[in-house]
Parts: sequence; structure tokens; C-alpha cells
Amino acid sequence: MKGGIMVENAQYLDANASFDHALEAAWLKVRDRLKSEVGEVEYGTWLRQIVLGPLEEDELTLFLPTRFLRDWVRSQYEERLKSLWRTEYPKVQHIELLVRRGTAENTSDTQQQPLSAESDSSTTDTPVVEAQTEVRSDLAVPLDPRFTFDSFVVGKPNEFAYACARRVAEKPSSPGFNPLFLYGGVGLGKTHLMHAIGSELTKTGNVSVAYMSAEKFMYRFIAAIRSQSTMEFKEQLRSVDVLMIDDLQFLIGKDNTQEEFFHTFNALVDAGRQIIVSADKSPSDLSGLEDRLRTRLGCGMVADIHATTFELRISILEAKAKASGTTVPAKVLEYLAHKITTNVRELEGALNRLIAHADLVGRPVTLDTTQDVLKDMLKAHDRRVTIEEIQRKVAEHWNIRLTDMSSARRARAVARPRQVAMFLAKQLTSRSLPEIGRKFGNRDHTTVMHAVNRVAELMEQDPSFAEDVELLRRMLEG
Ligand SMILES: Nc1ncnc2c1ncn2[C@@H]1O[C@H](COP(=O)(O)OP(=O)(O)OP(=O)(O)O)[C@@H](O)[C@H]1O
Repeated sequence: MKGGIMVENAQYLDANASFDHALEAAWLKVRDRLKSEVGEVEYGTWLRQIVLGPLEEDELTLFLPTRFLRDWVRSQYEERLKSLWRTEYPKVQHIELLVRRGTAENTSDTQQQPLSAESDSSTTDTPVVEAQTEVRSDLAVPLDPRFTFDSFVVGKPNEFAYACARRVAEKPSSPGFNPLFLYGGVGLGKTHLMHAIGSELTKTGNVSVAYMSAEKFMYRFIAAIRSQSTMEFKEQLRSVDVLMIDDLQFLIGKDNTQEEFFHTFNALVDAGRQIIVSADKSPSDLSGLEDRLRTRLGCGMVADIHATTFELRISILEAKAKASGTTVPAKVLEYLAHKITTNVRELEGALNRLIAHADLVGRPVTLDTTQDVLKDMLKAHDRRVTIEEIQRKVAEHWNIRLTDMSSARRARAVARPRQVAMFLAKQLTSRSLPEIGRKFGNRDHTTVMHAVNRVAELMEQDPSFAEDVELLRRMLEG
């Protein structure tokens, strides 16, 4: 991850020199009063890590270890802190809350370890000059430099998602765009767009971006629980400017992680930070996620990446072929765009394979070599018919009930179509005879074999029956 936290106001006086015992005593009282006012839990979460800084004239500096904590304390407790200080130590009239890495409290009620990612930095009062520190590199996956806005091909199915992503990259946390929720099928460019936003934002250098998959989020969370460092984990997450979580559907059924994510989400959005989430479904369709989380996810901008069109697939292939520097004939691109329709990742994989092959053998890419090189891949894309589809189509054709495909009825009007369905199941699927038998009311494999032979025989004897079966076969093959 590029772009660490910028720590503001790096210059301050030698704190020790400014401390006096009266000030320290007043600090203890202020803390005790705060603790009794807000309660142990709230105090422990937000206030325990405040460290006393220098008093200059009537302005007292207090330090917090992260920007997130500082902002939170500033928005929620600054007024209270000021008035307590004025009561306990009237010399203090103003309070300055600053971020200082390495400040973890050192007093007896602090059982917690200092934030480890930050504890390496100096705990003495030397001026902190810090930026671009990779404090959260263990939390974040580095952004893929290939996934930029420039390399993303825009077409009708993804233009809205693209425009939203651009907008967030230009102006994070704009009203109406937080969170940005990108959803769509597998391999349609969700991750690509998220990385593009991240790269764009980190170009400026002073925005901290954390990107991780929901799965990684969960494992990090579990690891933090195990090592009793959940506070540190929360802090790290909550101190970023932009948090991106990919493939959120992974959290379905993972209630504790969902809960944690919900709190992180709220804390960040409330603090005006940007959240970007991707999933395979829209928030309302992500059943299995808690309602309150789904509601919040849908509160910002929800952008759907639709399945690709033929035109978009061609444009993507053209762009990728051009970038590779290898000439790929238009016919080949059309052929690929026609054959591989669901997933851009596979489309790209097929093209890369062709290009690599052409490079290796030193011959140009042609339609023939394409069919040969991608034989196995393309076969997997041929339509696969299921036995259920066959049964449905055949039952419709002869106007019998679907349940009769597995019933024990032997009347010819039912038994013949059933035999045809078994025959087609053998021809059009890779299922074995026993497997087919099981799907037809647990019949024996010899019954299936008999049906297959009988239908073949009848097709030879009766051209109009043969025509019926052929028609069904063609319809099912699509
Ligand atoms: N419009 C596009 N222009 C260029 N490349 C694209 C486009 N859409 C997808 N890709 C490429 O397809 C591949 C898969 O995209 P990506 O990983 O972003 O998909 P995804 O939607 O996140 O998939 P998953 O659901 O598996 O997480 C990447 O290499 C990406 O660069």
C-alpha cells in the first residue's frame, strides 16, 4: 500500500521540559472524572490512549496515537476535556489534540499493549516527522498497477460503475457516494475498478488507502482475537482515509466478522472516511448479511456491473491485443467474444494463451490455431445440458407431467417419452447409465440401456419419430 498517514503538526516542544507535577496531578483528576462520567468501556475505547503533552501559555497539548482516534476524541470529547481542565487547572484554557505516533499510554490502568505498528517509532519526545510510513502494510494487499482507469474498457454494461468509481477517486467521501457499493458477476471488473480508485487516490501521496478482500478481513480479525490485539486491529482499520473491501459476500454466515465490519464501517463513515465495497449481488440481495449492515451498505451509491455485451468483449479484446503488441486477426477476436461470454478474466486468459503460443512457435495467430490451442477451454464453454432440462423439454413436447419422468407408470404414452429423455440424457450429458437411472425414479442402469437401444431402433424404423427426437436434441443443444 502506498500512502501512509500524514502526521500533522510535527513540531512541538520538548514535552518533559514543560511537565510539572501540578499539571500531572490535574491530568490524573481529569482522567478519573472522565472515566466516571463516560464509564469504563467508553473510556477504555476512546480516551485511555490520550497522552499528556506540553502546556504553552494557556494551551495544553494532548496526544493521540492515530488520526482516527484524534478526530473522534476531538468531535466527541473536546469540549468536555476543556471544561474539566479549566476546573482542575485553570491555567489551561485551550486544548490542542495532536497525532503522535508511538504514543501509547503508560499508566497503570493501561493493560493493553501499545499499538505495535506504531510502537517502533520513538516514544521519546523528539519531533516526529513522518509520512508515507507503511504502518498498515500487513492489513492491505498492494494495489495491482495494471488495474488502472486507463486500462479499463468502458461500455454500456459498466459505464455507470466506471463513472461512480471515477467520481469517488476524484472526490472521496462526497455526499451520496459513501459507501460506494460495486456489484456484478464473477470476473466483470469489480476488483479492477477498486484498484484503479486506490491507485488514483494514492498518487497524491497523502491519502491512506487500505484494500483487502472480505476473506482477508476475517482472517486478520481472527488473528487479532487470538493474539489479543483486536484494539490494534480496530485502530489500524479506523485510521485509514479509504477502506476497500472486496467480495463482501464472503462474510455471509460469519456473524462475528460481520459485526466487526459493521462497527468499522460506521466509525469510518461517521468520521467522513470513504468506504468502497464489492460483492456479487446488490445489498438487498445479499441475504445472509445482517439487515442493518445491508441497509447501511445500500445508503450510498450502488452501482451494478452488468454482464458484458458482444461489443464490449470485442473492445476489451482489441485493447488487450493492442497492448500485447501481437497482431490478432479480427476473426479470431470475434470468435473468442462469441465463445467466451460470461467472464472477462477467462476471455483475457484465452487471448493471453493464444499470444503466448504464437510467440513460442513463431507463427501468427489464426482461427485454426485458436481452435486447436483453446480446445479444452472452449469445450468447457459449450452448453451443458442437465438431465432436468431434458426431462422438462421432453415432457412438454409430448404433453405429459414432469413427475412421470420418474413415476412407475408403464403406459406407452408415458413410457416412450421417458425412454427418449433417457436416450437424450445419454447423448447430451456425460452422465453414466446408473446416474441417469437414478434421475429417472431410481431405475436400474439396464433399464436405461434398454431405453437407449430401443429409441435408436425406433428412430431407424420411424422417420417422423426420428425427426421429433432430432428436433428435441437441437433445441436442447441451443
Ligand atoms: N472493462 C474491462 N476492461 C479491461 N479489463 C477488464 C474489464 N473488466 C474486467 N477486466 C479484467 O478482467 C479480469 C477480472 O476482473 P476483476 O478481477 O476486476 O473481476 P471481479 O469482478 O473482481 O471478479 P471476482 O468476482 O472474481 O472478484 C482482470 O484482469 C481485469 O483487468
